[in-house]
Amino acid sequence: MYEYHCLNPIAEIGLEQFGEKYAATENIDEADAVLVRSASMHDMELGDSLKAIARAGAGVNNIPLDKCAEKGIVVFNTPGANANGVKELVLAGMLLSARDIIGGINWVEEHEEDGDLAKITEKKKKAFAGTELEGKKLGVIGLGAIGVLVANTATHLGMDVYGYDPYISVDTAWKLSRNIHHAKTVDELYKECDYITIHVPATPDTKGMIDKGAISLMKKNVVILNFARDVLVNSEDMVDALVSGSVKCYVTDFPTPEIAGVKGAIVIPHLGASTEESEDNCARMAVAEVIDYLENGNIVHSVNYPDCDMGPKGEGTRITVLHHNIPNMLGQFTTLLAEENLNIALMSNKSRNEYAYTMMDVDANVPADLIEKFGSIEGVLKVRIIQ
Ligand SMILES: NC(=O)C1=CN([C@@H]2O[C@H](COP(=O)(O)OP(=O)(O)OC[C@H]3O[C@@H](n4cnc5c(N)ncnc54)[C@H](O)[C@@H]3O)[C@@H](O)[C@H]2O)C=CC1
Ligand SMILES: O=C(O)C(=O)COP(=O)(O)O
Repeated sequence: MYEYHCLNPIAEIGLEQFGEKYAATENIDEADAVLVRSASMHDMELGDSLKAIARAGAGVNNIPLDKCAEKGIVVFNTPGANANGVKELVLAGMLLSARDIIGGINWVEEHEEDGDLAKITEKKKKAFAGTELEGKKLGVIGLGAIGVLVANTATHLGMDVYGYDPYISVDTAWKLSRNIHHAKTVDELYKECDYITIHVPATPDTKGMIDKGAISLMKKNVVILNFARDVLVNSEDMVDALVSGSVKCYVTDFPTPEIAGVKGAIVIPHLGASTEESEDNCARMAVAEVIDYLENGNIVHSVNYPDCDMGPKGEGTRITVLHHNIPNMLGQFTTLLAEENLNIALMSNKSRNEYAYTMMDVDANVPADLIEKFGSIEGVLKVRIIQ
């Protein structure tokens, strides 16, 4: 029996995939797996029974990835599963910034009792007039699952789209419309575009990337959209830019006390992935990843360990070892199995930066003390025997 704990509500359609071998627990210390959305795990104690954390979503800046790797806890996310939900809200954000739809709706609400509403509307409406998206230049920073959808869709609205992503994956590059201009530097995109939207992860490299220096290169009256993370934008510099009018509008999915209520800021309460479809997609993918890891030892879509997939576990025993990526680990593993007279039927070893993962199928039952013997090898972080 495996136990899982949900730190945020996870869509039922995903949880239903856990069959009879699984039970939900309220006690995170007992859990084999944790499912999470945006709850911060940085200050949490992580119990010894915890083997996997699945982020039902994309961003993993709420999870201490290195601490987890060091404790032999594999962290997964669900790439692309909520990308369409975010793309649609980005489009809404662009439209809200182009026309004063919010101001107009608020005005109607304030005058709902006025018997002359229809008549005064026609006098007042010029106060809420705007511009169109067609023909405007859009810059997309980060062409991953979300960025590529935003960029391609914007071309269908008649926008002239510039994309910047020095680390673009081959898969994503194949999906990108040929109509998108390749910005070779981010400065080029800053100088050209009327709308700029950011779709990069929050990392030490991207933190504060939109600051007064970046804004000074942009066109006056630029619209900036941030559906990625608050920390990517220096809020003090953004408030100054909105007050001075150098940025016309800042649309963000991340409310903070600094930005909420500032004129020109459209602040949404982190709704990018909050659609039925995205929540279902993320939950299904996250639970499938956890099941495959717990039952077969396969790692697919990890963000702190290498992916490694030997397919479903067969009749024999599968031994899995999370370890440091250092010399002579495989030599020690195979020697240990040879000493136990165990024959390796199938084996895979993958590494990612400082960490590595080895899976070995042996066609026999293994002695009870094998876990301790593997565990005593220096550099080994977690061993599992899946019978
Ligand atoms: N508002 C919301 O509800 C949601 C927000 N997000 C945020 O959006 C981010 C992006 O999500 P996805 O597109 O699904 O992730 P992704 O991993 O598919 O794409 C990220 C892209 O950013 C690129 N990149 C990394 N550093 C860069 C840099 N310095 N300059 C330019 N490009 C860079 C990568 O090469 C990659 O192509 C997530 O990390 C998360 O923080 C994601 C989903 C929902
Ligand atoms: O997937 C992401 O990175 C998101 O920001 C979505 O967060 P949420 O699952 O809506 O709390």
